[in-house]
Amino acid sequence: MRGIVAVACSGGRDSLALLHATATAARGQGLDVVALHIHHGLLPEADAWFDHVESMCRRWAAEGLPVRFIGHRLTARPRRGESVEAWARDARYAALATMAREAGAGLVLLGHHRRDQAETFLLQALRGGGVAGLSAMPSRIERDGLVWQRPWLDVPRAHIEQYVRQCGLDSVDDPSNTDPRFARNRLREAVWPVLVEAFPDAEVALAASARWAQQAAQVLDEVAAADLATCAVGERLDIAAWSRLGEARRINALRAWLRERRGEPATAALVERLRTELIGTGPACWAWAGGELRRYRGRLSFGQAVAAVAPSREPTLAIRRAGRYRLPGWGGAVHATRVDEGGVPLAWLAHLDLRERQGGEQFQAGFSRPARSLKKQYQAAGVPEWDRGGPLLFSGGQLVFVPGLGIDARVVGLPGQAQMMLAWEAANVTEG
Ligand SMILES: Nc1ncnc2c1ncn2[C@@H]1O[C@H](COP(=O)(O)OP(=O)(O)OP(=O)(O)O)[C@@H](O)[C@H]1O
Repeated sequence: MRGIVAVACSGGRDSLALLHATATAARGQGLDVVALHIHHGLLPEADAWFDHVESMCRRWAAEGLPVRFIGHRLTARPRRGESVEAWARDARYAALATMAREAGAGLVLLGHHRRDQAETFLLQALRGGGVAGLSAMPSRIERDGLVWQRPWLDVPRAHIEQYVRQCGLDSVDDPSNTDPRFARNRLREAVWPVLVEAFPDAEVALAASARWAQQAAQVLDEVAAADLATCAVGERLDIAAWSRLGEARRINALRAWLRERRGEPATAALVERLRTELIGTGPACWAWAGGELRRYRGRLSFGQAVAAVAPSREPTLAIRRAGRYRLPGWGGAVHATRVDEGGVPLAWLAHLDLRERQGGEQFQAGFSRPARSLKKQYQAAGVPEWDRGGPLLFSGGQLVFVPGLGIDARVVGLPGQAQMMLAWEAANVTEG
């Protein structure tokens, strides 16, 4: 089977040139090229761009180049208040990934060049970006099971213009590329010409700075990984161990820990708040990313906000066999596992009432121990307020199971009886 390379082609000068150059090089190497084009459905010109890229591919294929067109029209729209640019980028990459996979391509090429890289560096600096932002665009990354490459990231824009002229390529012009509402366009139109006049090597120098930043970012990641190996406990952060790091490493490790929790960077404002507030005693909470960061007993964890639990709570549950019983209304699931002892006899589990804590419930933690109020039991077991979510399981009026505490000793089965161990698992809560 022939290898397949995908080129993401907007129809603009750079990506059309890249598509042509890739198809030309592929001819001699027994490779096939697919041109992936996304119609964002945002501008009236988009129909013409779609047709243009398609007809170029058809023409080149007729001339013997191993290229074929795959187009996709986005039907979704950005939400009210959402940045159109950010929405278009995310939707485009998601669609490109699906199209590449369906076409059997493991490699997707993008048409960014050295000036794009220099601009990105400058824009990041003007936003006060950190080392990760100043790294601008990587020349190669692996994501969604694909390799994304920018083969022209070190190529000067002027070389691409020359290639386009030499090959007589006819590209499309996107009018939004000059819209001054976008920072990149203001930089291109108003700043760049003046900048290169005063600093003719600006493109080379800024792209080189981006490369330095990439190396620095990698070192910071490695240092953070080494530091987290000493102060992360499962999904939690040990605050005492963390506080022993020097200040810069502490902030760097915290950023990396937060990024791991959500897969996206935390804001500078949150990092600054935690820097000053995290070291301390007693429970504390910080709202973040639709959830909560919680300090409890010297550890920091991240989980779903208690108030975010859905309101329609399931009133009953029947457990007849081992498995995971989802209770979305309670924001989690009950796990039932077959055990030989220490579990709840099956007879208790066939008709369970699910109730919220009312106050006054008594729980017995062990055979020879007295039943005590849930509040006292929670305190004794060190279960923080936010881990006390989930339903109390009653059977025939008797408390059977309490999330965070376990099975009430009064219902524990005799060895040999058919019985289940129960556990409560809160949705989206990361626990160590
Ligand atoms: N509509 C699209 N369909 C497919 N790929 C796209 C599309 N828009 C952008 N890309 C890919 O992302 C790269 C960068 O996009 P960007 O918007 O910066 O460039 P452009 O203005 O579309 O023009 P050019 O094709 O000249 O790079 C493009 O080179 C191309 O590889």
